[in-house]
Amino acid sequence: MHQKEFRILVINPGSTSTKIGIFDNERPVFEKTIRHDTETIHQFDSVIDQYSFRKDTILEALDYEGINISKLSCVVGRGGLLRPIEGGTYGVNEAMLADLKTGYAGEHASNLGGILAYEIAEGLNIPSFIVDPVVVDEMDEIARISGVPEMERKSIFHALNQKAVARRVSKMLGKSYEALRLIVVHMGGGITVGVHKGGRVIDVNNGLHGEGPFSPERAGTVPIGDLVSMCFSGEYYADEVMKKLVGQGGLVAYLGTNDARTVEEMIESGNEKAELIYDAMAYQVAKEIGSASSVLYGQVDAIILTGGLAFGKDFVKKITDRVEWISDCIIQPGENELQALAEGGLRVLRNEEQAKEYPGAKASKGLQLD
Ligand SMILES: Nc1ncnc2c1ncn2[C@@H]1O[C@H](COP(=O)(O)OP(=O)(O)O)[C@@H](O)[C@H]1O
Ligand SMILES: CCCC(=O)OP(=O)(O)O
Repeated sequence: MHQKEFRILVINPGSTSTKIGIFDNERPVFEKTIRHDTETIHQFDSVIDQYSFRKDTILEALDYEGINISKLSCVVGRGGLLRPIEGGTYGVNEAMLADLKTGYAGEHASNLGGILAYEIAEGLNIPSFIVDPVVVDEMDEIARISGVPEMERKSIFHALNQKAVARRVSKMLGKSYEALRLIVVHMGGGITVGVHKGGRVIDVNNGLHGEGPFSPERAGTVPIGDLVSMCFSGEYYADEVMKKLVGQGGLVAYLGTNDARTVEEMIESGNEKAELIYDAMAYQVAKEIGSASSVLYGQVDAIILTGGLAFGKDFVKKITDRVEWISDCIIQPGENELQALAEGGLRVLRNEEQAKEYPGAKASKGLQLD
């Protein structure tokens, strides 16, 4: 029997880019990555302030391609900093919109994914969904202990791509995802190193709020005593310190750019500081992988490097030279997020799966965004 054709718009707002795609069932018919440089992002005080800019960017890109959005079956966005939930496809509801808008667990570009999906879909009277948001939480109890009872370690990471790439590599290796012990390293605007065992991500650095390697725009783990002193120095407001950690940390702080290709050009032209900082980022990624390998008692089937930075051959080599004694390194540059979002929406449209309901507190109707 001929399968019904669904047309899906997928929206993936990242910290350094907005990625969009149109899929006819599983088949991509249009994909575009719109990069946002440091100056563009920094003109906005908060992520939610970027809403109109990102929406216009998306609609202009679709218009330019001559894509008529009135033919869409649903819109799927990358999910943001919600309450901790299990993986899957969720319908965007009022409670979710309220948590995304206020940034229930903090600020990240992916908060805009569900909001943009909802706003575009609502005008067309079609459903909107998010899939595997950054708060997917499968961590072991032992991994939640931080050392300060009032502070629990949290699972905030590139869940969508880590899971999708782990499944793809498992297939390549001829094994089920559940049977493998993998370390998946997503290197984008943020960097997260996930320990995958038995089909669950049992430990991962909180890629947003000061854990793990520094990244193109984040500080990662910093000397904690110095951070406390900075907070109480009287020189900074809380939001200024937070920006030093997220948005204006890492490569942005040291070299003034979130673009690794610009850093590579700086190194080419003999900039020694750029070389040291780029080396240090690779060094910190390798250290985090070493730490993750101890969670698996050293029994690691593969280390997978993915995300935009995995396109950088020299950067990847700096990491693999330090970690290939642990296990084979498999390089999967870029991400599979658009495809994973489309497939998540499709499973619901085809009634293969029921959309899960987001459990947050109910909010009042009507979000004023435009
Ligand atoms: N070909 C490439 N070589 C080196 N770095 C790259 C390449 N393509 C993208 N990057 C870098 O990857 C990072 C962005 O990764 P990406 O996964 O797209 O992030 P996000 O989704 O967080 O916006 C940027 O620092 C970008 O410069
Ligand atoms: C919040 C974790 C996910 C993340 O860092 O995404 P980007 O790299 O797209 O900013």
